[in-house]
Amino acid sequence: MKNYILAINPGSTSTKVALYENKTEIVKTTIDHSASQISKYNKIADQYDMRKKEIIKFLDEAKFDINNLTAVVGRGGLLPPVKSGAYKVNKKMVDRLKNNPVVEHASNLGGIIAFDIAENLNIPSYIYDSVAVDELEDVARISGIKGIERKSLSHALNMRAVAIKVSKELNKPYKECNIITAHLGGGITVGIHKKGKLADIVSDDEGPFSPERSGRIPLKSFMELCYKEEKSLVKKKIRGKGGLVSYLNTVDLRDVEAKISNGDKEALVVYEAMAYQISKAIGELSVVNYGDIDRIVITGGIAHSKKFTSLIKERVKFIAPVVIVPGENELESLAYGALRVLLGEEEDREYTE
Ligand SMILES: Nc1ncnc2c1ncn2[C@@H]1O[C@H](COP(=O)(O)OP(=O)(O)O)[C@@H](O)[C@H]1O
Ligand SMILES: CCCC(=O)OP(=O)(O)O
Repeated sequence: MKNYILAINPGSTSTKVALYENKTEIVKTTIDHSASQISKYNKIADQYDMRKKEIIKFLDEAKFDINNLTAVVGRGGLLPPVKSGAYKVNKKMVDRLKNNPVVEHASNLGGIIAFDIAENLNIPSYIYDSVAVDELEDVARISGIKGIERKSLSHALNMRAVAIKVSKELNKPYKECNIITAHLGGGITVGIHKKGKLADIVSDDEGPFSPERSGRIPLKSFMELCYKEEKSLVKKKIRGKGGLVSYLNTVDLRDVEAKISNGDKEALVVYEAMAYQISKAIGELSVVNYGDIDRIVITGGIAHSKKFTSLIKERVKFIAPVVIVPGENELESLAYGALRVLLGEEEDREYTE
């Protein structure tokens, strides 16, 4: 039986979208949204109509009759904590994502657009391995200030997909593996999968800086900054204008590597510091399972750089063998997840919050 699945992954400046016939990708694209197009909207959720139109245009251009779709799946957003796997999108979820998301984030649009397209066609829509997947152990939730709980907001979709892939290569069920994954993109999350559960994470809120995010910064200095500057500016400094871009004016690691080749000493130390901080996060998570780790996996766009991954590998290989899985397969992970549900191989959940 042919299942046609539309997978949607909204990012801050683009919407990645692909059409699958069962496991085969038929067509895929990245729709870029200019800064002027995006800046018209006060809230991320308000962009859904504009992005949906672009997706419909993409299907038209691919000469695909939308009425043939079997399901739509979107990258899941900033909901209250959810389990891993598939959730059917319902009105309650859409309302939460539109009107009261835990945090404003482009992925909130995934569920909203998927629902909107699917409802008109009377077919199901899903989110899969949302950024809000929360499998933290209780001990990992304590922050150090009563009333502030550590949150599990992460690149769960790609991290779980690569951890499952590596477990297959080990010929061991994911549920029996202990794997640390470092997703290195514009944002960074390092996570530990302990016997098939994302038991703890170190994200670019609390750990290493990333191309566009500050990561953990000294608390007292940060507190002073908060008193000195407006909230929106501080927010931009930690997400969007933090990390590599704050030091070197680029979010592109390839630019940084070019600067280093041209003898730029500051670029070199910042580059090494990013690898150093990522390695520290991996070390930190290795103790979650008392050092018993099957593999460390480095993934995301940055994992294309052998020069960069080597810096990390040298520091962490004493913990476990290091595997490099460059890039991310988020669209494929979304589509395959939805397909497993359609084929009855996996159950979807009902969102009730
Ligand atoms: N071949 C490469 N060598 C070094 N860095 C790369 C390469 N390809 C992509 N990157 C870097 O990966 C980062 C983006 O990763 P990506 O996973 O695409 O992030 P996102 O999906 O968050 O935009 C950028 O810093 C980019 O420069
Ligand atoms: C909110 C955690 C996931 C995340 O930061 O995703 P992006 O890097 O895609 O913004």
